[in-house]
Amino acid sequence: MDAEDMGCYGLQVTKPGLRTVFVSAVAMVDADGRVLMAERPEGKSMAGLWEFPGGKVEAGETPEVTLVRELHEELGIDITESCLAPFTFASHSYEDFHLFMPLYLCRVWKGEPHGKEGQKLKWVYPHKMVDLRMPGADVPLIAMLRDFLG
Ligand SMILES: Nc1nc2c([nH]c(=O)n2[C@H]2C[C@H](O)[C@@H](COP(=O)(O)OP(=O)(O)OP(=O)(O)O)O2)c(=O)[nH]1
Repeated sequence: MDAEDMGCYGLQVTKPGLRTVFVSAVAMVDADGRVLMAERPEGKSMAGLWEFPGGKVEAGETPEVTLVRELHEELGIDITESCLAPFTFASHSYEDFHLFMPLYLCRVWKGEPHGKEGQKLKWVYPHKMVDLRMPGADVPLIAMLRDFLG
């Protein structure tokens, strides 16, 4: 079977030379099956869009280490690497970079998440996520969360 048989019509979606940015993100799931979403603050790219907590993977970090650091810095909570279950990933071309973003699931953490950098937070049922404005990369992840969490 070739690519065309599989519904891939040779469309070039990735611009040559686009740099790939490696970001690690997490769907934190509460006891009701809701997922924690954070609003990107004013002054940042994609301000006002709702995203999964996380951030860029820095040199020398694994994506799990990035999340332990980011959740502490951004939300004031502590997680352990062993509570991060790999779930899916986004691979998406924006105008000026390509995003590669593993998404983990986490159900256990210590502390009460709060927006330490002033960002708004909300707990959202996966079937309600379509009502949120989210970055383009995140849109395909919604259906996967809905299938998995209901
Ligand atoms: N944390 C997170 N970032 C996401 C998601 N979806 C998505 O496209 N991104 C993008 C937005 C940013 O370009 C990048 C994450 O960068 P960051 O949060 O560490 O840093 P930043 O806002 O300062 O990034 P930037 O202004 O330099 O773009 O990934 C998501 O669900 N969660």
